[in-house]
Amino acid sequence: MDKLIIEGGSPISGTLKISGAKNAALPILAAALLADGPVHIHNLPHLNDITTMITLLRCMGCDVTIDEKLGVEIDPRSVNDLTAPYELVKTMRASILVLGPLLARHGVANVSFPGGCAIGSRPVDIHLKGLEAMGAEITIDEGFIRARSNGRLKGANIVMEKVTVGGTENLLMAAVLAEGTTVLHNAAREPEIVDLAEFLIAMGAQIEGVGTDTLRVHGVSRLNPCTFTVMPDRIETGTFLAAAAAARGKVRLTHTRADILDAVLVKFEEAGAHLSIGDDWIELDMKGNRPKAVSFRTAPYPAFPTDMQSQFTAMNAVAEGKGAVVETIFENRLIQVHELNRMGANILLEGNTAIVTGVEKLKGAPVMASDLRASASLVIAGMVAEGTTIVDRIYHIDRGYECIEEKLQQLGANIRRVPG
Ligand SMILES: CC(=O)N[C@H]1[C@@H](OP(=O)(O)OP(=O)(O)OC[C@H]2O[C@@H](n3ccc(=O)[nH]c3=O)[C@H](O)[C@@H]2O)O[C@H](CO)[C@@H](O)[C@@H]1O
Ligand SMILES: C=C(OP(=O)(O)O)C(=O)O
Repeated sequence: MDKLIIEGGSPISGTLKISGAKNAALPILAAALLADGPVHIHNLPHLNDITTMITLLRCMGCDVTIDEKLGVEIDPRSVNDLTAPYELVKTMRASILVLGPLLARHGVANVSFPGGCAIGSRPVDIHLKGLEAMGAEITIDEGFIRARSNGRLKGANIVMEKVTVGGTENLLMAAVLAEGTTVLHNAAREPEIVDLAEFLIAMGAQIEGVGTDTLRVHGVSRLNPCTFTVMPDRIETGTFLAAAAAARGKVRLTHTRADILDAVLVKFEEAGAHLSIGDDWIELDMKGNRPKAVSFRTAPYPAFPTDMQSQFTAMNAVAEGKGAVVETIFENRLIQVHELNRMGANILLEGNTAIVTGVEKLKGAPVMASDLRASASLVIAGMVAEGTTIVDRIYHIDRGYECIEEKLQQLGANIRRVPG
């Protein structure tokens, strides 16, 4: 297993290009299953999760061609196996996103039941209830979700009892080919859902209320080929901003957007960062100052994203003062706190709250990555710690960050990957 070795304390400054968003690209790849011909998708990030989704589409029979710039052409007309096997679903929970498209387009889907993972139990009951409301018959058998529809799915009025990103995406993808109108109430409003909706609309879907918590979908009988460019990754953007803030450095991120990071940028300003913003770039400058600890609570968009919680917890660990971090989305997502404390952080865990009292210096240590964003927080901690940090199990980080060590080297970090 590869490891990352980080010598802390290097000054951080420079410019980086942000990649396409993993969490937009994954549902968009799944939605390609709905088309009646080849779709072209650009700006895919070079990530293990994207490779897994493409493998899954190929296993089902899609004809997939990848060009060297990571544009992809997917022709779903040759799909002949309506199954998402355990071997792929266990490495990437987003595989559940093929359920809605397969059912809507082929009337059948067999998707391995995604288990819990390090960040929490992550049930899919809301996805299944919504599909049942649209007329699907669903059974759980030998670890598989087996879904069938007698003819086209039927439009329905669906109230999702919790705000769920994946649930909203699955039901939206099912609704676009259903007969009649579907209304999704209490829908998630994450920018990645807007990107998915825009992709579906580019294929001919009829969706009203995009970007709001009520999506009204008028089903159509077929969706056309199209070309689409995936939005920039707001979480990768936030992660590099957090790394620069923790390191008292300066960074300019290009090919990104500030308008989808409002709640996060407000917290950087509260931490003492000087921000400059352009059409497709963000610059953060700490002017050499130590960040101030910030308090926040994770919640669905447009509030502070759970996917940025770990990175801010790492920044708080070396900040001036005390910050309270409340994680409301996933029950185990403060798991990295124990590893940060092993590096000399002063973080007290009380249920879903971490009380972080900033320390002047962390100390390098061997640490274990437990999930994607937790890994990013350990890398940030390693960059500002005294001495050497070795981050193990970095396959988690490769799920969601494109060449993270190369990008951080560009900013001056002393970080390298060693094969395990
Ligand atoms: C690939 C992708 O886009 N992943 C993102 C997506 O995950 P994902 O779509 O899995 O997360 P959800 O928004 O569905 O989960 C939100 C909450 O709802 C609960 N829930 C969800 C579905 C369900 O049927 N029943 C239920 O109880 C979950 O346990 C969790 O507590 O949104 C999360 C919340 O912003 C992000 O952290 C993930 O990065
Ligand atoms: C939790 C994440 O991803 P996933 O839902 O794919 O596990 C994430 O992107 O932070």
